[in-house]
Amino acid sequence: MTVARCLPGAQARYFCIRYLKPVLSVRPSLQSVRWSVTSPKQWISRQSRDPFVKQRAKDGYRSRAAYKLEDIQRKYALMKKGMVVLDLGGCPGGWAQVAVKYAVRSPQKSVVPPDSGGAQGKVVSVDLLLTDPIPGATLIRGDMTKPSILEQIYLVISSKGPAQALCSDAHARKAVVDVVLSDMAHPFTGSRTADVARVIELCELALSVAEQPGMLKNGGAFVCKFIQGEGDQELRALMKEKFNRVAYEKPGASRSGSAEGYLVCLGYKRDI
Ligand SMILES: C[S@@+](CC[C@H](N)C(=O)[O-])C[C@H]1O[C@@H](n2cnc3c(N)ncnc32)[C@H](O)[C@@H]1O
Repeated sequence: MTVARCLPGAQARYFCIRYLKPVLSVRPSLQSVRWSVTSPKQWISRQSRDPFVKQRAKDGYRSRAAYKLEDIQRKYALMKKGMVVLDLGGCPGGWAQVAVKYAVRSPQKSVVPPDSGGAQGKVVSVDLLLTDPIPGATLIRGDMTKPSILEQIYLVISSKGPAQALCSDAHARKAVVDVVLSDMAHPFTGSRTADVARVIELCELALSVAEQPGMLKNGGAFVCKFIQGEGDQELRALMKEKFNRVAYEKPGASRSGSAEGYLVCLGYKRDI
């Protein structure tokens, strides 16, 4: 706890979730601890040497994870002004900040081009944890496995009034989301097999959210974080059925020692 107290708000919360929760709830085997990386002391030392952590402070991003999405955005230009972006597992908010930067028009400069449909752009970010407010984003605290959270998302993204959005037949909903992002992950348990399986489950959850009526548009894009291991090829095959193009990315900010990777999926085939 002493270490956590020395850290600024969001980092302290992350530290507690990353280290204390798994320690309190699961006893990993020694072999698996080696995979689950660092001790708290090593973590602090690694953070202080990490160029992305330093850059993050300058850029005002909540997490170094923001640079992973920046990297993906640079390569694929997924987000454009006026788009609707759904960010799953958004706390402490780095990805949501990047999404706002690329998708939401700032109110001051709001001379909206005539071919854009007049859209301002929307970012909706959902997490189990409470995220501090992010200008330009709507934050929802909740569990993505709960249908009530889907309804809350739909209320925000629907351009209709809340009453209409709630009353309308869910199956008749027009898909409005341009990009679904999932960086969802649980605190590591220390068992690689279990952690790989849990993250893949979260990717499948994110895909099922994207596939709901009213969510990802035909032709839309989807990004999810996974951990390499048993089941990742099946996940990739599933994405290939649903999207025209699926690419594996290991962004520069993703630590080389970490087995995490991202699937960038383009051209959602909703109508097939
Ligand atoms: C690696 S963090 C996300 C970091 C974030 N992308 C950023 O840039 O700041 C993973 C997040 O996924 C969230 N998460 C895991 N399972 C979830 C679920 N079922 N519903 C909503 N959020 C979930 C966790 O609470 C955690 O905050």
